[in-house]
Amino acid sequence: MLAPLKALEQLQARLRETISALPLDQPDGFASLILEWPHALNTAPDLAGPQFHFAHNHRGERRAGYGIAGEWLAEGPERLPRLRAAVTRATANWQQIDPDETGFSGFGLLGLAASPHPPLHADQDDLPNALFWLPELALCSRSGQAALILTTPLPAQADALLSRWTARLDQVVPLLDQPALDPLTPAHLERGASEPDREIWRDLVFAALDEIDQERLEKVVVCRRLRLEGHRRFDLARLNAALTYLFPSCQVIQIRRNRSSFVAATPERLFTQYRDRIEADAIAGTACRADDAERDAEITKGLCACEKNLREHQVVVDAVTDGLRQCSRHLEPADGPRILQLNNAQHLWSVVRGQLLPGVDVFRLAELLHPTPATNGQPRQVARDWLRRNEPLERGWYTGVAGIVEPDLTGELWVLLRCARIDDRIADLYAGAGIVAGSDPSSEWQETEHKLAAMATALQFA
Ligand SMILES: C=C(O[C@@H]1C=C(C(=O)O)C=C[C@H]1O)C(=O)O
Repeated sequence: MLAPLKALEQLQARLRETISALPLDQPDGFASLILEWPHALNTAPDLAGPQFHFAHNHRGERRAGYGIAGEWLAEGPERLPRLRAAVTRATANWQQIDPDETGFSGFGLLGLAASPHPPLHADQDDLPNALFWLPELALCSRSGQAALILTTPLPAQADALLSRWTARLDQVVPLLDQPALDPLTPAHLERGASEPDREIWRDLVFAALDEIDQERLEKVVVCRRLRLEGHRRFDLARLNAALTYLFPSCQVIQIRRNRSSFVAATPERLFTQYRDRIEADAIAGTACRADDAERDAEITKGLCACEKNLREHQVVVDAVTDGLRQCSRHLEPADGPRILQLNNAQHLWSVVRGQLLPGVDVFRLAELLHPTPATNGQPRQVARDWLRRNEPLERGWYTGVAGIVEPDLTGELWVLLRCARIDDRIADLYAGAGIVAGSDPSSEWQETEHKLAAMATALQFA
């Protein structure tokens, strides 16, 4: 392993050698310079300013982005087509220069709040409603290989760019080979208010059941927010490390534009698109875990045989299949349900796979699939309208989606669950539960407690 100083000198020398290969005088578009990093990255530093991290322990994948080379925002019901038009135009000329032949390329982040409608009381610090973000410096690590990727809008002036990027490398490289952080001794967190409280939750579930009884809705997902307060400022690098350790099969996500950070450890992909192959998750139907293996196996068996949970699950499988049918030339029958076991909960899980029609990109897929009835309801628009009128909180990015987009605008999006918005010592955690005929308010409340436990446990170590 190279000592950090040597690595920094080598990278800066490589930058000076290769920057002239960038087509800096082109009148528009972007150029990315990809520099090899000699081994896998086991952390992504927490730097001041806008940044995002994605880490998936089981896959051995990590991506991070710092600073802004380009960004596009949208809101309202047309947010996805608008964003697609702007991003397609702006990235039509996106040159990737990979002198070390790493095979990596520059990437962007696409993220969406749950609802296309901006909140009535928008907070300065909130993430925008819909965002496509090209970072100035990106880190990418996969299958034991890694790269640093520098991106600039075109045209650019070579000398100014060289000094800017040299300073960027100065800032990040010395932090890259830090050993993985040990978690802190678990701290006690103060439990604040839940919104809605238990009584209003009960009324909300009964109101949803009434709609279901009247056959206006088949399913609707209601949610709550719980505030936790720490005695020290939450350390985001430690939180990421704790989440990656506790939830190795989940995608750990952190996104910060302003002061507060949005953090999630989500088990659920909206989809993975690779060339013309598509895979989407349907995850719905939840039970708790037990320490005792025999008891745990009984709970699993109960979940697999529970008529209410299977129905709740099938609504999601059907909606995902219908969404994909509109953009696929071939779909396989849903594979599942099987059981997805996490530390704090287990779920019914099916995967829908297919082959896409030509020209389908992440924007189109997000439009067709989001929100699935796993987080919203069925029928989609009726559930959305009902939640808008009845849910007593703003979801923000909870139950939105976020993921990594490649230069050809294919990629992977994750549903933003098991998440919190964190500012200093305050963390607002979110969780919801699917209501179908036969749901019971207190078991659904209990289900949200299990879901909240994912982030609450990790926060104790941060
Ligand atoms: C809504 C959430 O989770 C979703 C709802 C589930 C359910 O109702 O069984 C299960 C997994 C997720 O699709 C959440 O975690 O907040």
